Amino acid sequence: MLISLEEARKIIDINISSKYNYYRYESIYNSVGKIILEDIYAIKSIPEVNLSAMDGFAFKVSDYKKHGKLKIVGKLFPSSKEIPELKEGEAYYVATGAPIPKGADAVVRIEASKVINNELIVGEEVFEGKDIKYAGEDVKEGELIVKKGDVLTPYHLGILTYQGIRKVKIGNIKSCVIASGDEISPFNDPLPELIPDSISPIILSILEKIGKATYYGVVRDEKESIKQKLIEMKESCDIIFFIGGSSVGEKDYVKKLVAELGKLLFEGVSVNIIKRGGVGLLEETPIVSLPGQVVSAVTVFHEHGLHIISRMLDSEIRKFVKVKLGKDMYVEHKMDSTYLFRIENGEAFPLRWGTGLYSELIKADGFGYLSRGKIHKRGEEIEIQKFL
Ligand SMILES: Nc1nc2c(c(=O)[nH]1)N[C@H]1C(S)=C(S)[C@@H](COP(=O)(O)O)O[C@H]1N2
Repeated sequence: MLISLEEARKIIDINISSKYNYYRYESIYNSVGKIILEDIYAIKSIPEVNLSAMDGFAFKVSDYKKHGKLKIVGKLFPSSKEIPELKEGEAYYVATGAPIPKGADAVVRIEASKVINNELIVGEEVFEGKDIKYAGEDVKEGELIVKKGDVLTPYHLGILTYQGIRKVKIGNIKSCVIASGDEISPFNDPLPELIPDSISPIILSILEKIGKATYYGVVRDEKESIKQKLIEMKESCDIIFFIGGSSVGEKDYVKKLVAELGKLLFEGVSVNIIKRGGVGLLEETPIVSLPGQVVSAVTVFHEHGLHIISRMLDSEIRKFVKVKLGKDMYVEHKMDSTYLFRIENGEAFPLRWGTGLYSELIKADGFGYLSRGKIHKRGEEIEIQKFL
């Protein structure tokens, strides 16, 4: 029996919780590509003090206007620890990245300066603040620099290293992926005899963002073989994604077996495309039945799979955005339906509809649901779950 999406979401909320600590602290240098499970705030400002942006001379503009030339009394480099106080009539040589003397409010570049008898003559219009990088101009102490749920990128490594933050909280879920089908070969088989399993690599690579994902290969559409795999997997996996055999055909065994070996929480929802995605428990291990069609598999994975994972992690890792529909749409199907969307300038444009369109999936930013039998006008606000 298919249930409503709202009911399915409630069932997941009730049955899945963060019983265990599915997280760990890991070096930032091993965490690129992982989802960060904590908000990280700047410990110090960048820059910490006012710095020169150029090789030149630091001085006070009003002072120069008064005297017409300034005495160069010292030199400052990025390694200079002592920050001197600028006195009237004085200027300092400053290298790029050197601290600015207290009281100085501008830097003139070397190529726009003249030095005669150790006195500075400024050869261009200089205003207060010119070529100074002010303390906190880039990052302010206490500012949020990584948001819970963000994926760590190579670019975060710079700011975190600067801050002295070397460990981050990441997911530690052992997830397992298996595909079933008499027509497919494991994707990592170098000489596949059959069609390569093209869905598992997508799911595995998303799951790597929240822990370690293991591929259990392909199992034939035989009840006993699938049963043995499920028994084996529930011992070593925190969550199982079973691809294929989700529908109502003769050889679609997975949900029947979940009901036999554990508890089938729901077999599907009354929304097209994702309707065959089901969820169950094998003892405490959640199992998500993903359809064997790529768009269906990826959308079910995001809808139910990431909902379960967010509950296990006690951190919301799904990304939802509200955007305006980019064109009028009418859902002619018998049930509400899932659409892939491309987001452009804040508007969501539907892509070609279908359960298995690889070419549309690569263009999509995410997916959303539209109600059947209703004209959805351009400009209507819709919620889109973005693909991870
Ligand atoms: N008779 C029937 N066939 C069906 C469906 C259905 O609802 N009824 N669902 C389709 C959908 S939406 C999907 S995604 C695939 C799932 O295929 P699978 O069994 O390989 O997972 O089955 C398709 N075949």
